[in-house]
Amino acid sequence: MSKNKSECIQVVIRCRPLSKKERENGNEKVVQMYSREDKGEIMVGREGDEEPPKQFTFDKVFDEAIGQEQLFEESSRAIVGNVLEGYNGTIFAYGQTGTGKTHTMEGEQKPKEMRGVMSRCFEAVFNCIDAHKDAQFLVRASYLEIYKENIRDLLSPNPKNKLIMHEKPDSGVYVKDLSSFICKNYQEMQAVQNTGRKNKSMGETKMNARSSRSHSVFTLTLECSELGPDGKDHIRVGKLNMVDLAGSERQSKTDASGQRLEEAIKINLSLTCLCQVISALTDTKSSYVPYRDSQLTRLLQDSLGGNTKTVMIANIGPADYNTDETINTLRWASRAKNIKNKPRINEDPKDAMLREFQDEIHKLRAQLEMIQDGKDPGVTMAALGGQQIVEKVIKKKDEKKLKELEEKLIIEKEQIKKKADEERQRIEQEMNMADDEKKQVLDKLRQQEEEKEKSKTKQQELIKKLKKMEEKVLVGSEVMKEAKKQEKELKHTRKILEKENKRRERLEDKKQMADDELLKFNKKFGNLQEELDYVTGKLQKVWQKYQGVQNEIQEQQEEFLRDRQDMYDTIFELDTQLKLKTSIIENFIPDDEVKKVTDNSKWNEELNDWVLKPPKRFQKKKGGNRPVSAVGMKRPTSEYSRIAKGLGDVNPRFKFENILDLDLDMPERTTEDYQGQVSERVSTAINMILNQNEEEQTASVPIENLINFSDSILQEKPVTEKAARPKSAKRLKSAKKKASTLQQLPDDTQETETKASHDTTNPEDIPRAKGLM
Ligand SMILES: Nc1ncnc2c1ncn2[C@@H]1O[C@H](COP(=O)(O)OP(=O)(O)OP(=O)(O)O)[C@@H](O)[C@H]1O
Repeated sequence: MSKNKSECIQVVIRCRPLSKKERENGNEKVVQMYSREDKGEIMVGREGDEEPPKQFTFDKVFDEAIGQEQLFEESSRAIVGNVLEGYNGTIFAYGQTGTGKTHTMEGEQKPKEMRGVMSRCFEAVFNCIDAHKDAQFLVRASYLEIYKENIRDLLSPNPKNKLIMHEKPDSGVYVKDLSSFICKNYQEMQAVQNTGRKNKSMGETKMNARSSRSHSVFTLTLECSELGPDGKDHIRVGKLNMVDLAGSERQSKTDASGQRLEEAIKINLSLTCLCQVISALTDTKSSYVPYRDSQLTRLLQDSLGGNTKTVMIANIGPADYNTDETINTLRWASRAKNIKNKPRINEDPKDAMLREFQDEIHKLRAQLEMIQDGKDPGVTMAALGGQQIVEKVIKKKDEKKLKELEEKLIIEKEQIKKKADEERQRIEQEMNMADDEKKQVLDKLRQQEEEKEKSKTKQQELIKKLKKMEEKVLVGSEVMKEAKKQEKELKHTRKILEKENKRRERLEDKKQMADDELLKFNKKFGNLQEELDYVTGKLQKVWQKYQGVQNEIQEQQEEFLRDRQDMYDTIFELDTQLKLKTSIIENFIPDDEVKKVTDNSKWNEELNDWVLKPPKRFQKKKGGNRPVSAVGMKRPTSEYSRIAKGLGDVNPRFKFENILDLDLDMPERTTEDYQGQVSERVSTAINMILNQNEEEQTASVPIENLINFSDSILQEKPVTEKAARPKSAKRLKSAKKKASTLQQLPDDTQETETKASHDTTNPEDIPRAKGLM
């Protein structure tokens, strides 16, 4: 296959069974699936309905009967092989909330049959590694989530910290400081996934008791080093992204509020961006793809229209009350089928970690050999030019040899100790030696013994390090290779057999149909009238099809209107929040402070947020003038001590003192007490906010209550504060007066009054409520 041939992303559909709740509610199934030859068809709609059912065709469709294993085999197994070849691969689950995305991607650990795509990919990767005898592998794992447009590291001790996405021209998008763990086997990788899963943002909604509130991405990086036809080692790096997207949800169905609503807004916005990217990629007229509009699309940039082999698993529910959402998911999935990627093998990348590991292992082996030969590894390595000596030593992992070496070292260490003990005993028993001489000889002996032991310990440490590094680099075994080969052949034969059976069944069906048709034909065309009926019937069918298409167009328009309404709701929600914040800023934060913050703020693309420019460093205030000494004095001294000394007082406290005049670094004041009249606008804003709060608890509260409420707040303040702010009583009086005036006005006049005060455009007319709060 050509390396850069473009190919469409593969789209498969999975429909879950009716849930217990749906069955209890009496919901009906509206989804039918048919697998035909190499395609799968889906019909959505009920038989008795006026409108004909909607029909879609995909690469593969799976109904509720499909198990986790078969789904993996038929949708994702192939991509593991591709990743091993050095391609990047992405498997992502997309669909409405509660349709089984997490069930598909993660599943359950027990029983084994319930394991999801992710665990099965891990298993497949390590099995493939086992079957590759002549290659070396390094496997790493990382796990992140995008929660409310913030990237979080699910494997970090602080998973709530925000991470930043960057882009490199050669390797594309990457997340800075994302942790990654080297895994030696399936169990280790599964443990990494379990750790991340515990940190994922989950929550209960009306549609799903354990709903993912974030998009999560598990990345498995597989580096493989193999001897190429040129006789040199080549490294391939494949990355497999396993993505569990958060589900789209309609506010009207989930009844979400507060935190859940905020999450839902962000989820829907990022999924809308995903749909826009799909739209742009499949629209031949579109020249711009809005990847940068959301963190999700930025992260999936390579998987959608990039250099990755991608599988999209679209999850749907079968119940009638979700028909609109099901059709919507199928429409986007159907469009995604036309996205073209150009997968390519990542060969010999500069930043391959496996290369670093191999070099380090070679160096350690060389050092070990040199120590054994009695050479100083540092000197010899440098003299021979490092890498050259590394190339000379055994390249292959040889566990047996290392074990022998370890055992030999233990014995040698014991021998050194034994020999030294014997020698020590001999010297101590020596009669012809003076005590001092004995001591000297014993010290020398101890020194020699320590040096020898040190050298052996160093070798032991080297072996330990070497073993640790070699353990991380994986190599397959011959036995496994054979077993895998046989298993593969068996599977292949089974598949061919199944295909043959299916083909035979299809041929028999076709023959039966042709016979039936012939019979019908002979019957129908008995006379001309029957022929006319036949043609009319055909015409009616065409007419029905035409009407079906018309209905489809109408429904698409309705869907579009619904989506638009949803967007309006979202905009309204955001607008309301913005108005509240603007009102708070306008009424309670001084103009110059707002200006200062505005002037110093700038939009940070990486953080997707506003950040303040770093403040200019305060000019260090110069210290006060250094006090000078009086004429004839060595140092500055106080008047009193001068007189005391003059009178002959020898008290040490009248010695010269170190007097320094240091100004205290007092904080600058940024607030001021409000001196003027309270404006209508301020009192109206207070009343409005208090009114809003009260309205949430009771239907309506008389304005006197609000005034009493504000009275009580003021009375609760400490006396000292009251004394410091004599104007507050006056302000309150004015607010009371305003409120009572408003109360006397009819309802619509009040509204106009409030609006008028809001519409005031002359800033001079709006005294700020500085120091009010
Ligand atoms: N194919 C299936 N067979 C049996 N049960 C399923 C299947 N798919 C989903 N379920 C069940 O449906 C429920 C919702 O599934 P899941 O949490 O995976 O949905 P989701 O699409 O990830 O939802 P969200 O987007 O809210 O995270 C779970 O209880 C799950 O066990």
